Amino acid sequence: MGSETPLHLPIIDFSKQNLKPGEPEWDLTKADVKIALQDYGCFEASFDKIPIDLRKSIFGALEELFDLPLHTKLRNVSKKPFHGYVGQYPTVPLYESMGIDDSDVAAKVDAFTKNLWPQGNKSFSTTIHSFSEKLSELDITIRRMIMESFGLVKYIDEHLDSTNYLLRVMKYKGLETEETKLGLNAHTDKNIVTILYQNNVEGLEVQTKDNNWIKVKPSQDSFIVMIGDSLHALMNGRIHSPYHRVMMTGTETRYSLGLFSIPKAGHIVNSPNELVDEEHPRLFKPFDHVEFLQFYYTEAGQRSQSALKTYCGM
Ligand SMILES: O=C(O)CCC(=O)C(=O)O
Ligand SMILES: [Fe+2]
Repeated sequence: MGSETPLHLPIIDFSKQNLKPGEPEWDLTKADVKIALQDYGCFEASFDKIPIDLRKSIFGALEELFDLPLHTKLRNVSKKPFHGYVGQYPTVPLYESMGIDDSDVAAKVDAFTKNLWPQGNKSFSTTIHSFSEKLSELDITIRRMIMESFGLVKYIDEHLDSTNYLLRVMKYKGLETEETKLGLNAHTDKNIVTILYQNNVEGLEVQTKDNNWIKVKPSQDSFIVMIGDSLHALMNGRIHSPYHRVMMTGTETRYSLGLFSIPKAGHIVNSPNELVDEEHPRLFKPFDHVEFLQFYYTEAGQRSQSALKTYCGM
């Protein structure tokens, strides 16, 4: 007791030169992705395709956004639950977040920006859009690798076309005391893949399958890749979608952002027959992601240990 090495997430390098389908580097990385996602549903990705000045300026953009008056931030509304402004919750008083739908599409980011800064804010929208566009390449690479790993090459284009991106930006206020406080409740993500990036303030924790919490310590050039419930269901349970939470300590403000790939409204998430056999019976009924999300935010959805199983488990 007491001498155990601290738990950490697998680290996978996506900065290699020859990371292209068909190259040996691709297959080696793909094998690591599969193991990490089966075991943890999560890994740390080093990815150098986002220039360092953009990685730095993204936090300036977030600070500027959250410094807007509350009545302005409340203009960030969405028909989809949890896609607009979230904050001022008594259970998570440190947490505030906003959502930018289709953040990889310049016109959509411009419209979001204009809603909050009617006079315009070009540097904000350029930063958010460039960051999202570059990070979406990592999302695509990872999803391609997952589909290939499970023999689903013929579905790759259809799968990639079935999602949109949401960029959620988060602020967690620093503390005035020495305690540790909950920043964000433990949850599983409900989407396909989430890629998180944060400033230098740690706090993210990911739960292992044997119920230990890994304190995530990403570096400036690493991103945390996490599987959501919809991909867990699409892959008939072959990859894990982990519980995670944010625990805050210290006085510094934590800024983070997540690029969420999300099934389009009306798209039915349904595991292909290739993933169903005697050893792997079908686990979930086909479902519409937006309807699942609506269920998740009902009382029954919030009460269930796994909203996914309650909603569409076989
Ligand atoms: O702030 C973070 O690092 C995690 C945020 C998160 O889990 C979420 O938005 O779903
Ligand atoms: Fe999450």
